[in-house]
Amino acid sequence: MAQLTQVSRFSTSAANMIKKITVIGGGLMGSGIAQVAATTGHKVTMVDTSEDILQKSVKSIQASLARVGKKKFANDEAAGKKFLEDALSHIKPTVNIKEAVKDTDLVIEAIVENMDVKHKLFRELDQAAPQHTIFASNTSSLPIGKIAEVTSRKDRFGGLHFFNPVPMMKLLEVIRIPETSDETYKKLLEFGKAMGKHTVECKDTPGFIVNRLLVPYMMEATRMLERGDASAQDIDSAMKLGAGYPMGPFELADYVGLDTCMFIIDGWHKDYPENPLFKPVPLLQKMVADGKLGRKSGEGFFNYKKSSM
Ligand SMILES: CC(=O)CC(=O)SCCNC(=O)CCNC(=O)[C@H](O)C(C)(C)COP(=O)(O)OP(=O)(O)OC[C@H]1O[C@@H](n2cnc3c(N)ncnc32)[C@H](O)[C@@H]1OP(=O)(O)O
Ligand SMILES: NC(=O)C1=CN([C@@H]2O[C@H](COP(=O)(O)OP(=O)(O)OC[C@H]3O[C@@H](n4cnc5c(N)ncnc54)[C@H](O)[C@@H]3O)[C@@H](O)[C@H]2O)C=CC1
Repeated sequence: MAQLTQVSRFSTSAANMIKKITVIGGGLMGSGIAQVAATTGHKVTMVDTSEDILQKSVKSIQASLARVGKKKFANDEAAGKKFLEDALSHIKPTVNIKEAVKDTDLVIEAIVENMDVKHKLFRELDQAAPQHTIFASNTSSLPIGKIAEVTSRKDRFGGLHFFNPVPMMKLLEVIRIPETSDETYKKLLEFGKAMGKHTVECKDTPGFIVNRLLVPYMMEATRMLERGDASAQDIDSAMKLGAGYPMGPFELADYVGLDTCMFIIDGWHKDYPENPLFKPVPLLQKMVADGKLGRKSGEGFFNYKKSSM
């Protein structure tokens, strides 16, 4: 609270605001972040490891923009088309990281939830990006302070944790580490507001606010299924109709990605082996080993393959 009050006394001039951003990772989250940044007046470069993946990212952004545009311009097809084309024209997909960050104000990392892979990327980014560039991670569960360790700009480092699907979910958790400067933190908060998000502040603790509550809940549901207490369909119906959740725990886990859920819980268990809430879940591990990753692979707790829909 005291930190926020102090930060709000600084003002960021228009010239100093974040305008050019680079999103690393064009998957579920990176493509959503790139999309929303583009529709809120930012110039976006989106980086992934291959042209094929980038093509898929752009396709998913197009589909999502079409849904948003249809709603926003319900009675004006031409305006909806212009909205889509304008947004896409603000997103430059590339596989060239060095080129992507050469004059960027902010890098948002949204690659796989693995510390070694994130460290390798941030070492490279630290060499390639200009001095003024702020770095942020969209990690679901890893300590921001630990990710920042490999860079020489901890004062220009923070966490920006978005929620899936990014165009629909209003929340943004903004995390600072002890070294994050007031100026950086202020810019991150202002960027979140410019993206149209409701920002909340949280310490750099496992899962921040939402995932610290949500992930143990999804894991407990999986343990319930493992014990055979109820079916996945009935557990989902119960939580939707009995607790008012928009999705049940299994529909949600499939939506997030079962690999991501497993990386989160297994990682926390490694760091906090005594905490019973973080115990690994064998059923989840088996499903991931079998390639059942949820919606993105066509099958998870439920089946999303076209023939079965
Ligand atoms: C793991 C982490 O680190 C953190 C996380 O992200 S945890 C996950 C957090 N996310 C959640 O909890 C999501 C919970 N689910 C929901 O809120 C809702 O089910 C949902 C918004 C995703 C979809 O809503 P729904 O009513 O179930 O489905 P649906 O009717 O298809 O969509 C509702 C609206 O959202 C829009 N929408 C849904 N997904 C969209 C997308 N990706 N892009 C654009 N629009 C989208 C639809 O077009 C639809 O618009 P209309 O109301 O105008 O028709
Ligand atoms: N899935 C979810 O609901 C949420 C995930 N997150 C976090 O966001 C991050 C990304 O998650 P998702 O988008 O779900 O994963 P994803 O698997 O859909 O996408 C990751 C993308 O990163 C790319 N990638 C991997 N290494 C790369 C590198 N070195 N350079 C460039 N691109 C690289 C991959 O090719 C892939 O396209 C993770 O840290 C995750 O924990 C945060 C909020 C919600």
